[in-house]
Amino acid sequence: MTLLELAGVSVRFGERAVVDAVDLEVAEQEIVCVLGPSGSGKSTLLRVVAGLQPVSAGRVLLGGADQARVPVHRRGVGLMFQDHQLFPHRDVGGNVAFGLRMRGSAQGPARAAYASRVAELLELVGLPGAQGRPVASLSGGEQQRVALARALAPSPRLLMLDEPLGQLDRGLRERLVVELRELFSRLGTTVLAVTHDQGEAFALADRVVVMREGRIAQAGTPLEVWQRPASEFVARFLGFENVIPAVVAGGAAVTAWGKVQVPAGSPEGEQSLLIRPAGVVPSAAGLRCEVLSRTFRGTHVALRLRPEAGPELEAECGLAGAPGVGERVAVAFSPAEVVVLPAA
Ligand SMILES: Nc1ncnc2c1ncn2[C@@H]1O[C@H](COP(=O)(O)OP(=O)(O)OP(=O)(O)O)[C@@H](O)[C@H]1O
Repeated sequence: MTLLELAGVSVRFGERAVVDAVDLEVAEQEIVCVLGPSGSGKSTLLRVVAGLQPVSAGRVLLGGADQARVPVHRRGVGLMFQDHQLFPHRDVGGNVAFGLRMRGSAQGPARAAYASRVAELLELVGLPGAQGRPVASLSGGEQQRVALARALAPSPRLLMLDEPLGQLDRGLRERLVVELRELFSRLGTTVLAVTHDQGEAFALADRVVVMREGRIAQAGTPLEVWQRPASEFVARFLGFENVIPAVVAGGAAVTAWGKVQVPAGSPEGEQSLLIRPAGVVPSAAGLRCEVLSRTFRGTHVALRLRPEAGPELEAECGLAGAPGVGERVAVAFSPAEVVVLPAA
């Protein structure tokens, strides 16, 4: 069942369309992460769904109902922003209870019911018993958890996160992302999140949406987008650098790096070619290169190569036996790691 539908949504500031005719559906209990460079319109899209930003064109539907005349507090969406905006003068419990009161019902549950719900929410986000702690005494990760508890408090039908882990250090982010995913799937929460961090998006999402200049450049499961970027833009955004113009015919591409086998069924003619670093493999009879740099990456060694022809190449190899800077190697390309992209 579709929970959220954006149909032809545009937002213009003056002449400029910051969100440009976006169509997007989010199913019940789905986690969708919107990714894209700074200024691509991600936050604006979120603000549109929340009702904080009027649209210039198009419609926003929640549970099938047009939201045009529905104010922010009646949309039933929860919001958690980058700078988690906790109230510094309230304790943890007070911050979470604020989320409950935001539900907007004056005859809401009695204080006792609030207290037990606050306790339950803090338990849920891994801060049991923290009600009385001053906000100022919390670490960044703990503050993030309180902000999450506050956003979850009114049981929103859609939870929206804007750079939810933006300010935390990497180790903590990686841990929290796993916890969040687990929590959302346990609660059955539908999530629309925005991040510029692809690692975070890929770890959290059922589906990622890559934006470019207000439009959707690609939408798909993390695996689909990773394996088959739809364009050079998406490939480069994901951090792939081995992209080169190519002419494809009869199962092979002619490039400045030489002839490269492409996967069966690839489109022919003038295209761009992506070769993932894992597909650049040693081969005595291959393209001769000089090793320009060698970077230890934990699970592998990343190499930067200067080939005898064509632009520099990124390669990956195992920790043992990685060539050193200045050494000469010869490489070939494995077709499984080659993707034919539309010409730039
Ligand atoms: N109220 C506004 N008036 C004019 N321009 C705006 C307004 N709000 C946003 N913009 C512009 O719209 C563009 C998209 O902004 P948005 O915040 O949606 O991008 P983003 O993808 O979330 O970027 P970031 O990752 O940096 O947060 C930016 O160029 C921004 O300057």
